[in-house]
Amino acid sequence: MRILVTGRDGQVARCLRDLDGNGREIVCLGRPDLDLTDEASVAAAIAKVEPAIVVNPAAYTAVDKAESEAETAFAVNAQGAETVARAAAEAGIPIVHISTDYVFAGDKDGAYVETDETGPTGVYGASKLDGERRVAAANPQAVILRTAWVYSPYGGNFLKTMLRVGKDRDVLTVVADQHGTPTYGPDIAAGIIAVCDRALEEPGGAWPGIYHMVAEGETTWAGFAEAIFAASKKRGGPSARVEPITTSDYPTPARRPANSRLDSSRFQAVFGHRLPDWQSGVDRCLAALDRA
Ligand SMILES: NC(=O)C1=CN([C@@H]2O[C@H](COP(=O)(O)OP(=O)(O)OC[C@H]3O[C@@H](n4cnc5c(N)ncnc54)[C@H](OP(=O)(O)O)[C@@H]3O)[C@@H](O)[C@H]2O)C=CC1
Ligand SMILES: Cc1cn([C@H]2C[C@H](O)[C@@H](COP(=O)(O)OP(=O)(O)O[C@H]3O[C@@H](C)C(=O)[C@@H](O)[C@H]3O)O2)c(=O)[nH]c1=O
Ligand SMILES: [Mg+2]
Repeated sequence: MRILVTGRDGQVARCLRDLDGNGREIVCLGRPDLDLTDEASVAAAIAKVEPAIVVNPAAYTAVDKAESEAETAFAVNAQGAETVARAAAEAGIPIVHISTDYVFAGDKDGAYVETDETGPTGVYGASKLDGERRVAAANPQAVILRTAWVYSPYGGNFLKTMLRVGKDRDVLTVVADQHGTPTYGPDIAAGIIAVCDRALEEPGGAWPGIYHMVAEGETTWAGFAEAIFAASKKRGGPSARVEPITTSDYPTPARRPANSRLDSSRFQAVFGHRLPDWQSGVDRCLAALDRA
């Protein structure tokens, strides 16, 4: 099974690449070979690689910067995603597209299910929501996986920021009124592969659609930071005390949802796959960083 993955060095792309082998060939292509904003490059990449399925994690992910770069965010996350989905459809192959908890407003009490009303609070979320709609419209064999709070040994993410800042500071202030689920990149990659397997085993099956796919459990950014430092301290790494603050104490250009908890039951039922709990990912990520 050959899988074409968009973006070469994104967190999710790198985690997918780690799963190359065992009858799976994972080809990650990024700019300039595959540019979401260049239709010809996308079509050429699919023609060259001849994949059985395309996975699209490439995206404009700078949440705050997106507020002042809306045009670029939409060009990549909305039009760009549609371009990939359409090129896959023209080749007669499915697409697994990655989306985000930030499509929601965050004012629900419990965890969000797929049928809940969306209502992004910022440009990044709005561009990703537009992308979801365009992908579903362009390719009848599309799976849209909404995940959240991604971290991994690769690229930039909250866990790596905490370790970096924790080196020089005894106390860190972190928002404690935004709720969600940190989800470890390699677990996302494994979930994506479960979807690919199913899509290729059962063409024409009832699997297309939107799914929430996050780790088990929930916390806040402050809770995540505390878990990172507790695990890091045990391994002799950097540690800091976390002082919980409110969102209003930490002004940012983009407003984030107060609640972005996602209910993964539909994903678990349809694909027979469950992601591990979020805390276990923290330990595995620190172990992977120590090995690197
Ligand atoms: N990170 C997170 O916390 C979350 C992410 N998601 C979603 O998951 C997916 C993967 O996220 P993650 O791996 O963290 O993202 P990253 O920011 O780590 O990687 C994004 C990748 O997209 C590439 N890219 C950007 N623009 C283009 C373009 N025009 N053409 C081709 N490639 C492009 C980037 O390339 P370059 O490095 O050259 O810029 C980079 O390799 C995204 O769709 C994101 O919206 C969902 C929930 C949470
Ligand atoms: C670094 C830092 C952040 N924060 C707050 C700001 C923010 O509310 C929250 C998270 O900060 P970040 O900017 O790292 O996270 P952010 O970029 O908002 O992360 C999001 O990225 C996109 C791509 C997604 O799709 C989302 O699922 C989510 O993971 O923590 C603190 O309170 N203290 C700190 O020291
Ligand atoms: Mg950030």
